[in-house]
Amino acid sequence: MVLEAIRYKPGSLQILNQLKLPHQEEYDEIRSAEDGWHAIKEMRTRGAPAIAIVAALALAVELQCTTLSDNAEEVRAFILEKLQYLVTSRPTAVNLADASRKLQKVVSNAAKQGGGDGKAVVKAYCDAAAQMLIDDVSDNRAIGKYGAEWITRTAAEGKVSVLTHCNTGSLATAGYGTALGVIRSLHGHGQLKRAFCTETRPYNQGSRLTAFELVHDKIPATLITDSMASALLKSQGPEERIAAIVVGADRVAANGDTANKIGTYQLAVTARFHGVKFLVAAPRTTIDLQTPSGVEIEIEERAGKEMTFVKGPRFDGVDLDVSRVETVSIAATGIDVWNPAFDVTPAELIDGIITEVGVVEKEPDGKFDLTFAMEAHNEGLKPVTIGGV
Ligand SMILES: CSC[C@H]1O[C@H](OP(=O)(O)O)[C@H](O)[C@@H]1O
Repeated sequence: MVLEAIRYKPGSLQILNQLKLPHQEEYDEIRSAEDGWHAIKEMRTRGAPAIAIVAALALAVELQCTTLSDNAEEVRAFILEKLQYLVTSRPTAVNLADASRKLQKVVSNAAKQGGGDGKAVVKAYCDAAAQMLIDDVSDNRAIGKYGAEWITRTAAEGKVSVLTHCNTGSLATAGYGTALGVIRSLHGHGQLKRAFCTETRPYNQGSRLTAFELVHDKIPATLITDSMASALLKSQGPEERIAAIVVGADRVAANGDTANKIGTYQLAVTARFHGVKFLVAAPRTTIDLQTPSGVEIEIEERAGKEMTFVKGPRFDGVDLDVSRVETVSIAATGIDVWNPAFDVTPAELIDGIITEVGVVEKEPDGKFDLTFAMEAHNEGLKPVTIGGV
């Protein structure tokens, strides 16, 4: 059974409530942009591509289930207002803002060309939002292909082991995943020895979500705490060396600096120290040429209680009782907390950016040039291969 974070059909949107995973698989109904905003804010749904898709589809189901004006301009204004509201749910991942910009263009064109018919504007919006589900999965499969080819070509011969951080799989996208898509591709081609995933405190996307996906897909995998990563790289003998650390992204700035889940930066530092390749896997909807560098990326800070409390089913020493979910404190009451959801890895520590058109490597001047990849995407040119393969 394929893991589905998002279930959509015209008039109906359901999201897998990721706060209940891995022990309870419950879907929440999303009936409006407001429902979508809260689901994203509360991280019942998360992952840079997934939050863009859920936001777009939340508005689609609202439009499909609401009696709207027949006037195209009034419908366009309504959609624009809702998109601007949805973008406020989480600031760091650019995918949401990117989707909003693209959907606004679709709606404006439909309003101009649709002869003033409001229904034509709604149809154009909903068709474009639904297309995001399809495009994301095909992008992820291409990312998986290019990433796996790059790693096996640059690693020593034989099967490779890979370390990943946070969750970038089917639970963070429309399916297959980005960095986890690279792991799926390696595994599917018999090229993966073992996947290592970090716990990814404090939300535990690794222990709760990535481990869930790896077990579900029967991929050989080992969970480590975030603090074990350097010791793991140091402990690896040549025969079981980790060939690469592959992570996702929430925003790749024009110079290649990358915002991703907190803990990514220190993985890049230890990878460089231990001579392990460090790769970012992201669709081009995550690349933001309007943000010059990582300095300009807004980093979301989340509530301290998300670090000082943990939630889970009661364990009696033998079985889990998933009907009795408890929240327990794991920190001294009164302690101050710093809880940034992301950090920024400088481009100099990144060996390649895996996109759906190929792996972007650094130019001879040691810098990334992401414009070519984006131009291919924006001009609808035949997918090109950059660097890498
Ligand atoms: C393909 S998911 C990309 C990215 O999004 C995640 O953030 P969050 O779980 O807070 O939504 C994480 O940083 C992933 O690497």
